[in-house]
Amino acid sequence: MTDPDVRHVSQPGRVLIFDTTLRDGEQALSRSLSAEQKLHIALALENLGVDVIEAGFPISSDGDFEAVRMIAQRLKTATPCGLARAVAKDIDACGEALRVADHFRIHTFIATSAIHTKEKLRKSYDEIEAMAVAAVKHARRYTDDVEFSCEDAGRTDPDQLCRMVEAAIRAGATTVNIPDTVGYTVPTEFGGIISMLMNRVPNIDKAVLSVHCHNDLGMATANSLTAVEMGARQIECCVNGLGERAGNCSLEEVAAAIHLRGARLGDVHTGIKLNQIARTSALVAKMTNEPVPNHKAIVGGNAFAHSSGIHQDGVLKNRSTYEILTPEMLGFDGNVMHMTARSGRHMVKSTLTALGYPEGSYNLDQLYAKFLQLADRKGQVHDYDLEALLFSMSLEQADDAFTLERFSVMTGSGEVDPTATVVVRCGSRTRTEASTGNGPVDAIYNAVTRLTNLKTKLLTYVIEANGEGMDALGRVNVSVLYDERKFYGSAVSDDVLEASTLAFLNALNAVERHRRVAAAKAEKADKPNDQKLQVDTP
Ligand SMILES: CC(=O)SCCNC(=O)CCNC(=O)[C@H](O)C(C)(C)COP(=O)(O)OP(=O)(O)OC[C@H]1O[C@@H](n2cnc3c(N)ncnc32)[C@H](O)[C@@H]1OP(=O)(O)O
Ligand SMILES: CC(C)C(=O)C(=O)O
Repeated sequence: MTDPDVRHVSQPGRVLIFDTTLRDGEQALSRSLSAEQKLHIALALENLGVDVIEAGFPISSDGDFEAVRMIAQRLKTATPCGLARAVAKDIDACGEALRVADHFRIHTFIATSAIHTKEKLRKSYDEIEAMAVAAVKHARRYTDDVEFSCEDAGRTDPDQLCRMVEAAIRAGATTVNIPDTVGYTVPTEFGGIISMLMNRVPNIDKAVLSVHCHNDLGMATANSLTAVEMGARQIECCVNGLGERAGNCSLEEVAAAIHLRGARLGDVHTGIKLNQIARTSALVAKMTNEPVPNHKAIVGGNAFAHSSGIHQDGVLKNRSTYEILTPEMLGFDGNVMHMTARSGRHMVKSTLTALGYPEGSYNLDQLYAKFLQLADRKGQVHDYDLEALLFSMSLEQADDAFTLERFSVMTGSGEVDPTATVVVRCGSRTRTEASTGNGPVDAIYNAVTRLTNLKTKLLTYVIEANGEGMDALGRVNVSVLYDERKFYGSAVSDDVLEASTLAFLNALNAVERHRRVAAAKAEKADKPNDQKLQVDTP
């Protein structure tokens, strides 16, 4: 094992990433993870380049003990770690679970703030200090890699904090962690605590100084980075910012910030492989059943999306105008451009160029006027909608290709095969089809596919509640693949099966419009003398 003195001194710019998704992140979930799920995530974290993986709290249950043991057994490059109160039996459980690894860390902690010591632990400060020292010494019997945390350090009296940190290091702690447990501090204040410890604790050079910030005031990342500027060399964080209450400092945010602004933060770097961030974030979101908020920095669906005309124009001319990092660097496919009524001519023109319609082959001003009308009506315009406009199509007409008249579904548990009957108006005719499926939605979609005769591949089906309780509306968004292109549909209804049917029909109407455009295109190819594509004048 690397001597902590050497680790601290010989790599002054290296910030260790201590991931606590499986401990602090997991303890905040509404349902805990299985040992297998934890192992899956731990292996992804190791692949991401995390230095220390806090795998769980072994004393808390047999299941968590087993999860920590399994993870300790499988990790090769990352250091496995377990959490323990400053109590011998917790530390013994940690040692027992982790001893299968060649090298492991025991993380023990006790609260040091007045509110926690008096009201929660109900002990004097001297008693707390004695427990901390005993715990660190006990943990050192199992491993020479011991971390000690002063819980609620952010609200701890500075003199007492210095005293505790000095005592823990003297007792053998090789990492001392300063948590802002309730996300109370602001960056200058938290940075001040770190610089005070660096200046006042005489043996501080014998340990790695770590931080663990919560996001109650939305400052976890800012506080952690300020701490690094002041000399902290380990950040504790969680993927997607999971963690108690408003979460912990988010791993992807600090990793990206240090990658981009490491020079500004004191020439620092981490060992995180940035291009693994997208897949790790998606895996954690799936396993924890905690979807990533759309506007979440770095990994949110909108983090690399541009919707307004001025931004889109800038990005089309040079991405760096509005992108400080590229989504590709983080392992995402690329940026996203949403076409809305806030988009401008440059966006419309560029979409058409990508679709194979060179500038000059259509009247941009006329098309743009039509585009705005459509965008005001629909909210979002897709590339296939734009193509339909170009071919002078009336979108109302195209939207009406298939209209739901009614449907019924028979479903149940056990031997019952879900069966749906769907009636759809197609122009002047009404068609009826029945089909079975793996579930009621599958049965409906099979029937709809038969009666529209459009064979698509369902790519995504997302259902969510709009509102609360029994009055909630079901919103369904689907995307389908047809002719190697993606088409989108969405619908809202107080009946989730109706919303599902309408969303699918909405996507199929877009497919049908695309088919008509393709036919118009073919006709156009037969008449090469027509130079410009016509757009209906408004
Ligand atoms: C800031 C953080 O995130 S800390 C980590 C929080 N994570 C968790 O709590 C998840 C795992 N926890 C558990 O499984 C359980 O709470 C256990 C096994 C640790 C303890 O369970 P129980 O013995 O039933 O106690 P319970 O959780 O109700 O109360 C906590 C006890 O630990 C004491 N305690 C809390 N922190 C510490 C500490 N760092 N060192 C020593 N004792 C502590 C409390 O004062 C309380 O003691 P008391 O029973 O004498 O009043
Ligand atoms: C145990 C410590 C590090 C903790 O989770 C906190 O203080 O938030």
